Amino acid sequence: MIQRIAIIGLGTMGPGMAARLARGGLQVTAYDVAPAAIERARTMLGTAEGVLDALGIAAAGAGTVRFTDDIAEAVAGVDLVIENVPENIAIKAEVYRAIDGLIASDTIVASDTSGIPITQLQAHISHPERMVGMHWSNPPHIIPMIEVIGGEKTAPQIVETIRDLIRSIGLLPVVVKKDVPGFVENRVLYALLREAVDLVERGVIEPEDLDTCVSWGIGYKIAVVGPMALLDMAGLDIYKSVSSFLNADLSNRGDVAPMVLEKTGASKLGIKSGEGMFSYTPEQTKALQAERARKLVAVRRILEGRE
Ligand SMILES: NC(=O)c1ccc[n+]([C@@H]2O[C@H](COP(=O)([O-])OP(=O)(O)OC[C@H]3O[C@@H](n4cnc5c(N)ncnc54)[C@H](O)[C@@H]3O)[C@@H](O)[C@H]2O)c1
Ligand SMILES: Cc1ncc(C=O)c(C(=O)O)c1O
Repeated sequence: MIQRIAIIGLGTMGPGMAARLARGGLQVTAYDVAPAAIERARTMLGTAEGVLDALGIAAAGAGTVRFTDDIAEAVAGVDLVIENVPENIAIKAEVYRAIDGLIASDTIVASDTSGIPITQLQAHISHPERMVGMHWSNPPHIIPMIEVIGGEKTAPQIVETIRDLIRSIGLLPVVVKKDVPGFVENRVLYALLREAVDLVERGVIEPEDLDTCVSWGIGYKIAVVGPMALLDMAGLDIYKSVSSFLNADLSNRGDVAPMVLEKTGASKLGIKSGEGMFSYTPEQTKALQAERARKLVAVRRILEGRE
């Protein structure tokens, strides 16, 4: 049974994950290579705990989060390590090498990778049968769905253990049956994002209007009626007719869009740098994050039938 968990990497995702796991009664140690990230994570943890309170998620037992700047201390005696460092195989492999001699051979090692196949990652760890994908969605303390992915060498029992852990703390595991790049959530999201970026880049629509169209036309609906159910709601005959002429016209670019390369090349990364598709002052960012958390909490409570 999993009781003690180490989170390695405390950037965008780590603090919210730590807060949610602790709320589920688990003992969490949290480590980052950057001292500034640990300090930021302490504040983010408090914010995430406030959101969990607003969601009405009661503490299941005496879960804790302990921060440390010592990786050996972070992973000592844990049942599960969740690797949560940047989406780069070399950086992830360095973490696996660093923990390999510090953990027992049956300690489960999960990666929160957004889409690097687990089969590729498990080439960098001894005992690859205990490595598994555990892909959370951002913000991780609010979104309940977590994908679980086994690689070629993952023992089926490990996939089941992680699925059961997620379920046991009241979250929603989805087991992905094949280790395809991007798994399922990001394959669907990136198909949408590729088309959205293309439409803005070609001047078909302004960025603000694209968001209004997708959020109110598709997003609002899709939270209640998933894509497979939507096909039935629209009618498969309609889908057949529209897709017969539209599919061939959709973006099928295999590289990164020039607009994205231009912005990232100019360090316009979005909220984290103050500018991306839109601009953000620090005050606006704070207000926006609070507003988004409030709305996501309200929507989730309704979707769960709690209001
Ligand atoms: N951002 C998202 O929306 C999102 C959602 C789901 C999954 N993910 C995935 O989760 C992982 C982390 O993403 P993120 O957005 O939190 O990244 P991030 O860049 O915000 O944070 C990564 C953290 O890892 C730390 N780090 C780097 N090297 C390290 C090392 N050797 N040891 C310990 N810490 C180290 C960095 O200091 C940083 O604080 C990635 O694989 C990403 O693809 C991201
Ligand atoms: C753009 C983008 N890319 C990856 C992920 C998750 O892996 C997310 C998300 O969780 O929201 C995302 O928005």
